[in-house]
Amino acid sequence: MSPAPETVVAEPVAAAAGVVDAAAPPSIFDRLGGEAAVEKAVDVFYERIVADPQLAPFFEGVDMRTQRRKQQAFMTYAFGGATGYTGRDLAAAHRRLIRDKGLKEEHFDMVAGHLAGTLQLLGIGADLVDEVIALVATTKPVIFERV
Ligand code: HEM
Repeated sequence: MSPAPETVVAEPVAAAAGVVDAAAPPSIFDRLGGEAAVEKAVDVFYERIVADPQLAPFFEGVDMRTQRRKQQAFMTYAFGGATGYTGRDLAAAHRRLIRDKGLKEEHFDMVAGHLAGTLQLLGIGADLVDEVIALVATTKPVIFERV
């Protein structure tokens, strides 16, 4: 059976219009399910973090609505769903927490664990969860200024 005509036509047309690159593999952002899926993941992720007694103190006094919005913007960018990021750089954003609140690499690992748990809970496959966590791990030396 031949494929549906729109499958044949849509991709090259969109590529020619500069909308998508038909040769580019889908981004992590797309494979997670796009904007709605990332928004849901960020919501569940922070519910878990503020419910964790070892992590909650870092978020005292932080407006979590704003924080969710910033994290969504960052992850959308990091996962290949947007070309730009206008938030604070990650080292600057966490410097005060390291200096005054004792933020350590073990807390980073706990946060990454909550992200993995969140994605599993939302039905993301193990390979994609691993890919996300490997990408997030690249922010660790940036946050702790080991680069
Ligand atoms: C896993 C990697 C992490 C990423 C990708 C990340 C990302 C971000 C982003 C994008 C911001 C907002 C920056 C801005 O203001 O524009 C932020 C702020 C913040 N992060 Fe992280 N973060 C990570 C790890 C952590 C960890 C381990 C903690 C603490 C346990 C933490 C606690 C916070 C807090 C409290 C703020 C708000 C700081 C403030 O408003 O002064 N983050 N983070």
